[in-house]
Amino acid sequence: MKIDKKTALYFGTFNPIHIGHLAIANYLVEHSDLDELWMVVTPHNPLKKKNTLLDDYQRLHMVNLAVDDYDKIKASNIEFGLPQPNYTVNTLAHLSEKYPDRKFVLIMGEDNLKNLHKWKNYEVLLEDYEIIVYPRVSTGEVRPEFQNHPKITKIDAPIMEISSTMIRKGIKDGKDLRYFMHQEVDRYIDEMHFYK
Ligand SMILES: Nc1ncnc2c1ncn2[C@@H]1O[C@H](COP(=O)(O)OP(=O)(O)OP(=O)(O)O)[C@@H](O)[C@H]1O
Ligand SMILES: O=C(O)c1ccc[n+]([C@@H]2O[C@H](COP(=O)([O-])O)[C@@H](O)[C@H]2O)c1
Repeated sequence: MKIDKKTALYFGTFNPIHIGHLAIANYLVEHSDLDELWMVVTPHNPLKKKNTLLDDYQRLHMVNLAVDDYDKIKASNIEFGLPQPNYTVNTLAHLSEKYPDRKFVLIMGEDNLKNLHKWKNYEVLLEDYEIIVYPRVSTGEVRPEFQNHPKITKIDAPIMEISSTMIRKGIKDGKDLRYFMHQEVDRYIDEMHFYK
């Protein structure tokens, strides 16, 4: 079978999705040979506690609101039906089986690359998949084994230091942070009284 659709997977908790995520996704699809980019909403990151998390479907809905009018970027709920916590290596195996006509590549910020040695079967993941890494301000070092790795490509992309944590805290403190999110996402959060 001909594999013709290069599809980047941008995994995240997206609690909520913000313009930092969107700018990276936008930059990548416009500055590479990617056919599509999927924003994969993760129910439960194995390295994070689940207690402060908004419902999976609400996070997915907000990603959908944000990318609705941009053809090349899509929201994915593929991890909703998989065992939790969600190990990326398992999700990738599932996706490759389900979509044999696509070539999947992984996108991650440099902060995640610094922790990649803690991920389940990361060696297997690196054998089978390419990772595109974009710069992010963070503490710690990239391990020597991941520097100049043939499967890891670093790309230049603008750095916007915004986090979902900062948005959740700001909303709780009664701040108006409308320009940090897609307009529809900001409206929905307001309407639903999320993060108050
Ligand atoms: N401002 C940003 N610029 C680029 N990448 C980002 C930005 N914020 C988050 N990311 C990346 O997007 C992916 C999903 O991030 P996540 O949903 O955890 O957002 P977050 O803002 O870091 O959330 P939180 O503050 O709740 O930990 C991760 O790979 C993360 O490194
Ligand atoms: O597979 C793992 O062991 C693993 C360990 C830590 C994080 N991840 C994934 O990395 C993605 C980014 O998570 P987050 O919370 O930073 O948005 C999310 O999909 C997690 O499930 C995956």
